[in-house]
Amino acid sequence: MAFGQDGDWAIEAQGLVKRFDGFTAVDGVDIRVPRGAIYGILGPNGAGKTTTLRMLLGIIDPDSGVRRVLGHERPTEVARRIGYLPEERGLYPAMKATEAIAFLAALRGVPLKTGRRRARELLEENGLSYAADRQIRQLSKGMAQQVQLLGTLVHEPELVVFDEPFSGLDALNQGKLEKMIRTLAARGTTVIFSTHVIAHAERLCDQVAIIAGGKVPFAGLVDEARDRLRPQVRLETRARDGAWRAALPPDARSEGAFWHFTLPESGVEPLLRALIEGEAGILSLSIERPGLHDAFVAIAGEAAARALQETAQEAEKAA
Ligand SMILES: Nc1ncnc2c1ncn2[C@@H]1O[C@H](COP(=O)(O)OP(=O)(O)OP(=O)(O)O)[C@@H](O)[C@H]1O
Repeated sequence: MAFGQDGDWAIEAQGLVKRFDGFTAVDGVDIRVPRGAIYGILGPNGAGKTTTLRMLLGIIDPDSGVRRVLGHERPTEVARRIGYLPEERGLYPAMKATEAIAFLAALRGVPLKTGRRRARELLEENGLSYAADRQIRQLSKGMAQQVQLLGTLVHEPELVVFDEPFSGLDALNQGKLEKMIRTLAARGTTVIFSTHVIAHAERLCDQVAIIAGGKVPFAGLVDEARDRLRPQVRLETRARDGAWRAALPPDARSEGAFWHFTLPESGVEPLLRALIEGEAGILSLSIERPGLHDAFVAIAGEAAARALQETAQEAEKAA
């Protein structure tokens, strides 16, 4: 399909490149985000996530490539229909939470009175009423971040862009945010967020773009990424040896009474038949579909997977 020919994309980007002083931070990124989807940009520190999001929002322009956001080639024209949580958090410390949200609404064209009313509603809906009249400086970091997050939703945007929304939140509030993202998508809002945590992308996203070193080696359905790897079999047998051993593929490795191997292309039924007929004495057998982590390793490589893990460890230490 040619660029810009389908109206059903909230975001379409092709060949985005961004260089800083000769260093290529984003190196030809293609992304298509369907309307109403939850879309994750998954990659380690320095992979190019923030730079990509900033280009999509029109905060910076790409050196080359094109993007179309909510049908517009100049994303700033549709800024009022977009909510954005930047990586750098921050609200005016002296402002009360309600005012801070109403202020963000005003920046998106919502009258202050309406913004204040919506701010109170949002705070109440999210169990934060008690923060309404407190100054931002009186709130914890995590709480202030939640207030800022509500500020990105107050003008009821069609598209929300969250840069690392989970970092800085404790487990409880991460869970609340996951729920909020699902609710937004269920109402038809498109959500795109960056993360270095595979579990968040795996649990939440319909589609992901895997990004490493400024390139996107995979963009598409989470299931499609996982289906790139074959299921793994874990087999426990009573018999130590016998005719059944011929049913195991060459990559099978043993560990005590267990065998681990990749499910052969022919599928599970011929395998089971051969094991039974060959008198393996099956004690247990499980077939596991690879997760997004294994898919990430296969797609982006061991080095990128290690970088992702290091990013997560650094973030944990900083929290
Ligand atoms: N304004 C800038 N000037 C120079 N280099 C930049 C600038 N912005 C980003 N970079 C560099 O581009 C690369 C990609 O950065 P980017 O912030 O997009 O990565 P990221 O995946 O969002 O990671 P992080 O979570 O660390 O921000 C990094 O090497 C970064 O140092």
